[in-house]
Amino acid sequence: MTTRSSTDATRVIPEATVARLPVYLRALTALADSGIRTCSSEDLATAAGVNSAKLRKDLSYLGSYGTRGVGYDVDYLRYQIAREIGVTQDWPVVIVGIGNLGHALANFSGFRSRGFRVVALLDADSTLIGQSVAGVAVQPFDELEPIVREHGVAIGVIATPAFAAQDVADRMVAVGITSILNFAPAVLSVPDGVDVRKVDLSIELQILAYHEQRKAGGASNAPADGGAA
Ligand SMILES: NC(=O)c1ccc[n+]([C@@H]2O[C@H](COP(=O)([O-])OP(=O)(O)OC[C@H]3O[C@@H](n4cnc5c(N)ncnc54)[C@H](O)[C@@H]3O)[C@@H](O)[C@H]2O)c1
Repeated sequence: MTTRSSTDATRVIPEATVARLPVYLRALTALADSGIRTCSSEDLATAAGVNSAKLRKDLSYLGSYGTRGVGYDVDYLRYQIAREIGVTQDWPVVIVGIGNLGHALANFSGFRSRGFRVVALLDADSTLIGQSVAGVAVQPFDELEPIVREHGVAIGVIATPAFAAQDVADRMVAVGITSILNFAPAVLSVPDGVDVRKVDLSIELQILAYHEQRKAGGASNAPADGGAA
């Protein structure tokens, strides 16, 4: 799958590269914070935890090749990547479902520092309405439409129980949200043109558990189907 670049509609960047750009951005920010002005592709690859050939290929999609013998200008590359991802602009975001996870997300300072401004916290539970979380008052979910219109919200976060997630997604799409970050353990169905990213920490843990089991020489080393790959 590919993603169309935001800065040049004719240029297409592979989805896997798009997924690594925020990692490069974070690594470059750490380098800049420690006063480093230029870096080699090897330095940046190490900081980002990828191999340097992959990094050079990824950056070539941005038209960024570095300077032979000097490497990459850290600030300029940060700017290029931030522009490509779209985080040089401010993105208003709404969070729906202000329970345990919604509270944690609302309190996460990393959104704002990366250009994501939480403009509204919405919940269906009337007992939560008016409560302040991270300085933002929880509002009724029914207010979604005017909030999206007022702030030009394109990105919505779902932190409701699984049973409510599809309905929340449908309402988001109906009012014009075109990107959804879904934390609920539910597979969402959305129309073409709407992007959904799913975050599931328990799946990540299960993948680690699988590798732990293999390290320990557990059952997954001996396929139950008689050895077929
Ligand atoms: N992806 C992850 O890694 C991860 C981690 C933790 C929890 N979760 C998931 O996140 C979700 C929230 O977990 P939690 O512990 O915060 O739950 P919670 O019960 O504390 O909070 C859920 C909130 O959603 C609200 N809600 C329910 N239906 C709604 C609707 N139709 N519209 C608007 N709001 C609605 C509830 O009133 C409640 O405040 C769950 O689906 C859980 O499985 C995912």
